[in-house]
Amino acid sequence: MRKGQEPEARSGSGAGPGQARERAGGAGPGMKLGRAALGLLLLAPLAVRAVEPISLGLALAGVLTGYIYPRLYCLFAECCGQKRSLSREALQKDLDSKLFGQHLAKKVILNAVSGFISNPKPKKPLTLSLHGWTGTGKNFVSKIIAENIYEGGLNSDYVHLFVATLHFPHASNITLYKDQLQLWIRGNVSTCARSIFIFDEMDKMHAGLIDAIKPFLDYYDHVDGVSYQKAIFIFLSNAGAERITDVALDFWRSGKQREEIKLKDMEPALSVSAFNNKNSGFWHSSLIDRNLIDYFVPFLPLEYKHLKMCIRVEMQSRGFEVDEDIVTKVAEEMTFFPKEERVFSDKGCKTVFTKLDYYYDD
Ligand SMILES: Nc1ncnc2c1ncn2[C@@H]1O[C@H](COP(=O)(O)OP(=O)(O)OP(=O)(O)O)[C@@H](O)[C@H]1O
Repeated sequence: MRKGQEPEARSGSGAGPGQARERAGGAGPGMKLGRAALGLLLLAPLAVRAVEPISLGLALAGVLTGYIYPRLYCLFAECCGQKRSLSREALQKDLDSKLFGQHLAKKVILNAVSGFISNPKPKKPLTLSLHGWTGTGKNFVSKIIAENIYEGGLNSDYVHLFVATLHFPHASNITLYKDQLQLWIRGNVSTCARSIFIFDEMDKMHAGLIDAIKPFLDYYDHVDGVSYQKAIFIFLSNAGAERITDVALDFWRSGKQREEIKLKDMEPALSVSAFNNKNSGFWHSSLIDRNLIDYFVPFLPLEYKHLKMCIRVEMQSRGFEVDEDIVTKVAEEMTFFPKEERVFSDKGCKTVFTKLDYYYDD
């Protein structure tokens, strides 16, 4: 779903249960070489004398369109689950070169996504819950994941982004949103089993809406004839950010490297009790109680040196030489916390780009 669009089932994608089972997991019409067609192909040389040339030509043309055309088509256009370069190495390379200061997130995401994609028969859809301070890379990493699975990334027809405050703004419309969201997910997974759904601002999402997607995340082979086991659900939120920051700050204060922080150090920050407050959309949801989230991924608050890295990348992407004077000036304009120690950027890398505009406005 594109921003600004209310959730509604895309026409043609809301297949009925019977159709849906047939379509889920298929890469598009005509992708499988039917037995009859295969037989025709093998028998064609023998039959050449018996069958008149026009019929033989038509039969061969049928085989070509049913088998070769879809494959050729997917070489040039995007198909469900068909990116050519999908690999653990490519994902690792992207994460290493683009995502700064997030050693924990990198590791979990790399293992979770590449393991899931290479599993031909997952028992449930992959569910990732990304937590952390604003501007630390949660949306950015979702984009990297999407791009590694689909050529079109976030613009792919198989990747759907929902922003709680944008798409589900009115609490009074929850029943309607619920129906639309379920229809949307069902319709899209029917069309492409390897669909990706990203829910931003999960902590602002109405509890009823979170519960509406629950059946799709569970260990069911089929729900009303549709299998959701190859889909990917990514939830983004700021829930737990304070606790994650406290852990990072403790490490900093005791003079340890941030890379020494282990996942187990973050466990208390990402526990059920951490989300069990009224500021978090998860607190009344049974997603956690029912163990439907596979990975809780912590995003650490970013430091001054990470901001500089973000600024350099932005300069290069705008086609400028990196000017270290400007990099320092922009980084120093940002605000940091805690007040006395000024360790972490309070907006992460989020606003560095607009600050850069000031230096390149002509
Ligand atoms: N860790 C990072 N490494 C590299 N670039 C980053 C990182 N974090 C943020 N950025 C840059 O800042 C931009 C904004 O970050 P992003 O939207 O991913 O933040 P977020 O964590 O999703 O924030 P919010 O919680 O406010 O939604 C990204 O598009 C990216 O360019």
